[in-house]
Amino acid sequence: MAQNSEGFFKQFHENINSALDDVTRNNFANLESNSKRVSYLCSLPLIKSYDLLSDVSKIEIGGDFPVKKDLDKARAFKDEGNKAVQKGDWTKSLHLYSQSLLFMPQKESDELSIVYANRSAALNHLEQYEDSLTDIRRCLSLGYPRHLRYKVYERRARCLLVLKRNQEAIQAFQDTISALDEANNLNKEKRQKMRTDAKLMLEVLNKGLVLAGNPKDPEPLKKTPPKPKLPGKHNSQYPAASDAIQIEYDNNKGRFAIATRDLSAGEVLLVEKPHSGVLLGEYCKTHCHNCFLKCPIPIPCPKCPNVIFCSDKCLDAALQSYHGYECHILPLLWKSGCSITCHIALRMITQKTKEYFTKIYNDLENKTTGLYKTDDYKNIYHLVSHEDKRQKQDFLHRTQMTIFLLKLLELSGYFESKTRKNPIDLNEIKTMEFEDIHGDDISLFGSLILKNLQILQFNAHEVFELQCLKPKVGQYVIKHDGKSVFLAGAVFPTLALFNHSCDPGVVRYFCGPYVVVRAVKNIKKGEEVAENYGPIFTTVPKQKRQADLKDQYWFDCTCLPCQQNWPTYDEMTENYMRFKCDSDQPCPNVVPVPYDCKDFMLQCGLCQQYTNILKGLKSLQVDYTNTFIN
Ligand SMILES: C[S@@+](CC[C@H](N)C(=O)[O-])C[C@H]1O[C@@H](n2cnc3c(N)ncnc32)[C@H](O)[C@@H]1O
Repeated sequence: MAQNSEGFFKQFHENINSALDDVTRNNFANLESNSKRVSYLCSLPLIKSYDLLSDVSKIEIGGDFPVKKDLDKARAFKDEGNKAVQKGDWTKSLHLYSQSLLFMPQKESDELSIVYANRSAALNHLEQYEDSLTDIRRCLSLGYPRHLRYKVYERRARCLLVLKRNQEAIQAFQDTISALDEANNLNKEKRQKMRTDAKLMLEVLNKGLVLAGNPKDPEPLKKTPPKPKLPGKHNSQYPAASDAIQIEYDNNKGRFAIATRDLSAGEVLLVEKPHSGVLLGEYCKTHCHNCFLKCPIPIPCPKCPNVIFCSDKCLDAALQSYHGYECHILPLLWKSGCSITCHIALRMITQKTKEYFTKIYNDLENKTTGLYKTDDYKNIYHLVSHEDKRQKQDFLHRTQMTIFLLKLLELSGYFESKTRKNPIDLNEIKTMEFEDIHGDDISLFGSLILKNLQILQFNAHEVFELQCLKPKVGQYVIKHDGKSVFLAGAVFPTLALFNHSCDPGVVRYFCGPYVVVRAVKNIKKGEEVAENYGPIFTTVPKQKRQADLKDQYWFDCTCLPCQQNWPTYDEMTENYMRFKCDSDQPCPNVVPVPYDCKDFMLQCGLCQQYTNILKGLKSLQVDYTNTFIN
């Protein structure tokens, strides 16, 4: 989750680093709390007078990330959409109308309503009736012109007919007939014909006659996966996890998960929503900003032209929390080149109010003893941050990031608890100095952001989308082609309690924003349930795994493959088989057995107990009765 070297944050960082003298560095190194680190750096004249504007001005704000809505662009997309309609290309028109909606200023409600109406027609032709109805509802709520309303009422009626919602269709045909009275753009004959058609439909519907044809069942454009469910009982303290999991603590390894009963491969062990999650900038025009699902029928943010949502529910959730503040600072944040981790550190703040943090701040050091809830910031605050092991240079770098994020927070209106109405004017940026009235906020929110940055280093997960092309049928083979695409970064508070193993017991995947964790092998009661932080023993040699884990997560891995130096797939010879030692006392050994071995009871070289290899061989035998699938 690296920082982008092209942004202006790098310049800020380099300039400050080269200007700091040894005395200031030493003073900084002696500071013992996050709030003191932030306050000290902010108080330096060097920071206060830092010419941020000149760094920002070097970067073209706009381009991929424009700062405001653009009526000309919106109209151009709408016109292109209309041309696509004339050519009968409804898929293209859907896309172009969606682009038009993204750029259309909210105050142009008439034009906005017309584009929604046009998109509802495209959706109707593409047999997306529910979505067409939703766009009709939006266009009417925006004040679609009265003389045109007969069109959308009639479209609504037809959609409802296909969906077999006849009572609602009756109402919609009645509305069509009333609206035709105001359709002064239609000539008399056309108006009369539409009225007659609608009346005919009403007669049929009132007689309760079933219209020919079945409800259509087209391929939906919007594929919303069902919310994943955790089967069985939930853990009474960690409700995102199954009761088959318990969290233990050890001085060397910190907290980690164990099995409270024998687990079978495939069992779902955890389903969790992120405490905070952030979509990468490059997916903000194709995926929902709130739940990360792909959006073929997007709902744009009413204020900025940069983000879209899959539903009103996601739009409202985002606007009522983080996006209200982030909306106008996003172009600056993206262009700064900050990593996704910086954005999550900021999101952890913007998603809750200033009052929330002010209230809980003094109690943060006390751990929550009750239910471990995903949305409780206190649980995040107590995740591993290895503050005691950090070098002063590390603190210095992260404190500089913090100051930049604080500046964004100030610009967003967060400290006044007021979301800003307008895009940021470059002249507002000036220097890194904060307004006097924000003095207390700087130390409080600065310490939280600095803490968040440290926590995220060890606890954030990448969120992937599995992109699968349709399977291809070849000669006697069905070829599946898929790839995982890195879409977002997120922190899952319960998953973050699982330690690493190079031979993990679980695998994780994502359904929208939810992470799902499943066992990938049978795990005995009392054994650790470990996940994997990246390097797996089958492909990465021990030395590299150990070095990477030490470098990134600051621990020495002592998992079995590391202890016993298990071979990677490439290093495995084909001269002997391997059997897990079957001793009564748990033994970590893997017994090597040559293929031509005639014995079936073999003595383990580690615990000296005997293992019956016939059991293992039997479980590998193929049962040919099940080979043929109907
Ligand atoms: C995501 S946290 C895991 C939960 C953590 N143990 C806790 O107490 O909250 C990652 C940190 O856990 C520790 N850790 C993870 N796997 C480990 C392992 N196999 N052995 C020792 N420490 C481990 C390291 O300190 C690492 O930075």
